[in-house]
Amino acid sequence: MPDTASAHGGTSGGFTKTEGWLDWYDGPTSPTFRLPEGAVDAHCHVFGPGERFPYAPERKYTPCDASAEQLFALRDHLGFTRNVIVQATCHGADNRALVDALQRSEGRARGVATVRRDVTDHELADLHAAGVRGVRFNFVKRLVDRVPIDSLEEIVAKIAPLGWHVVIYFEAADLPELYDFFSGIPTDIVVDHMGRPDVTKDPDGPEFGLFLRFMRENPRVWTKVTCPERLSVTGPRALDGEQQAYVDVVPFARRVVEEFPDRVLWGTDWPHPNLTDHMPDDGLMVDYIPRIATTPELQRKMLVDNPSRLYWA
Ligand SMILES: O=C(O)c1cc(C(=O)O)oc(=O)c1
Repeated sequence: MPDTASAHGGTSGGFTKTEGWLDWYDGPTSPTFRLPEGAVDAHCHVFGPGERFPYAPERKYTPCDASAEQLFALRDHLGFTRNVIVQATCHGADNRALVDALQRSEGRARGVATVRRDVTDHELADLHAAGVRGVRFNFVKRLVDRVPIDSLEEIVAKIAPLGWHVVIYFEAADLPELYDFFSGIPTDIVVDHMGRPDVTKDPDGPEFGLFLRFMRENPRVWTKVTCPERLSVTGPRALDGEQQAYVDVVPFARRVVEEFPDRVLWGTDWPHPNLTDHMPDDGLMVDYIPRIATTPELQRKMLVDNPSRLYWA
């Protein structure tokens, strides 16, 4: 177990958690759903610990520490074999915590980094050696200041020769404005959390329809069917043994899994940054999987084959 400075709930290194911060769920249940052999948690993060890996000055929130050891303990408890660790915005473009986690994983984790336009080929080569296979572009206004498109294009030109992909995080309402830029990216693209649909709207309506069209028109676009705990309005929450959690998100995710079975990924989103109303039991999050990927074949593609192709090929 980690030392006390980085134990659950604390923020070490002299940092103070954002007011109202919810810590990740301690002692998750064992999932009822048995993950297939080789399953990948393809969206999760590490935070700090702040005393070793200080949070970035430009961050919009200060989380509780969530170390690599704690992530790997969760991986083993839930029955995953591997992780894809995504650089969280609280670390800005300082990828040291991510790289440290990748190096401790013994080849069982890959990473998605954040880089700036002035990143050098040498730095990119080091990140690649550590296990990074993509960069993340974030368009969610509460998380980052907007980076100009020409900077992002410069970054794409630098990472494309490495065979990396671009992870994009945006809100559904912003897709019309970003559609052409995204469609012009020449690498694979992975969309976080299905482009954050407003799940009070109709999954057959124009807003989600635009996202589905984006995937249909761009065969190199993949998506994570993740974060029902963020998208859900009605719940019920993945707590207290609830096996029917987040019913309002299920039709959206199922739709995507069934139309694009070879381009979907799933992850826990541990340690669930910025949730304000509840913190889910990660064991019950795993029990959500068979409700959106309803056959063993769909489950194997989403959890094993697809992430293996994108991150371990
Ligand atoms: O990098 C992050 O800070 C971050 C935040 C959120 C969110 O607050 O929605 O979600 C993520 O997947 C990652």
